[in-house]
Amino acid sequence: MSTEKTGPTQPIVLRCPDADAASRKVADLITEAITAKPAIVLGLATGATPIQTYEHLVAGFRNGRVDFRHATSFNLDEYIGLEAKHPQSYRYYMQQHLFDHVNFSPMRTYVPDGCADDPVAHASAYDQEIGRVGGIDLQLLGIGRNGHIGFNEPGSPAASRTRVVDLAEVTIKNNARYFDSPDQVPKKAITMGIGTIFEAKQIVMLATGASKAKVIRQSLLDPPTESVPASLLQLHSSVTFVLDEAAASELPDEIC
Ligand SMILES: O=P(O)(O)OC[C@H]1O[C@](O)(CO)[C@@H](O)[C@@H]1O
Repeated sequence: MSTEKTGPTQPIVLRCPDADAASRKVADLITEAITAKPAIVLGLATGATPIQTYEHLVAGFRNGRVDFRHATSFNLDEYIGLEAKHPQSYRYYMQQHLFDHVNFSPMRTYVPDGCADDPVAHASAYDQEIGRVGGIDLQLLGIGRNGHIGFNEPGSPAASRTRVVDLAEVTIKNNARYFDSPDQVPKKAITMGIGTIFEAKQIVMLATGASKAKVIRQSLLDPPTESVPASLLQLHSSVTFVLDEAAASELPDEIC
């Protein structure tokens, strides 16, 4: 794996041989951050991409390398209308892939409540809760094929806060694979805003697979634009892109 700083862009790019190596690298970065600050505040992501990272973190917990006892976590997003026990809710995903297997205090794992009576008020309270604990130390991100981060779809304002959003057609179509039929995919979600994400002290973007190559190139090489939300990450002072070969395949060699 090469670990050089990029040329024209601010983010550090780590290019790993395959998805497992990239996932392991991200788990190592998270483990190092928790070791340095046991009462860390983590921002966590869902989707297919981080599953292996969570597997490595669970393995690290089991062999005593990482301890979540004092940590707090805030997830990026949740579908509106899905209860915590719905198998496609992001709360369910987090319990299944991480929380049920490690020693986070259940009181300190925050995921937006997709069934809140007043989702607008809930979103704003979520943002305030992040502030109350001192902000996110390390935010893990995945990326949508259209460049979304969290559920901040193209066109989301750079200063946006945690809020209720409409999902893009392409996101609904893409996520339909997890539901019995496309019409079961919720059309709305609560997501941390881009401004909320930007307040994290450190951001780690994990992207794997050839389907992410184009948007990774746009995010790192094109001028930052709200049309490709992940490209705005160029403007953050501490971002690391951890990529496998396939996701990095449209980047010039000098970048990684
Ligand atoms: O890792 P995947 O499944 O490609 O998803 C990428 C992004 O899409 C989402 O799953 C939302 O559609 C995000 O949570 C994630 O960052």
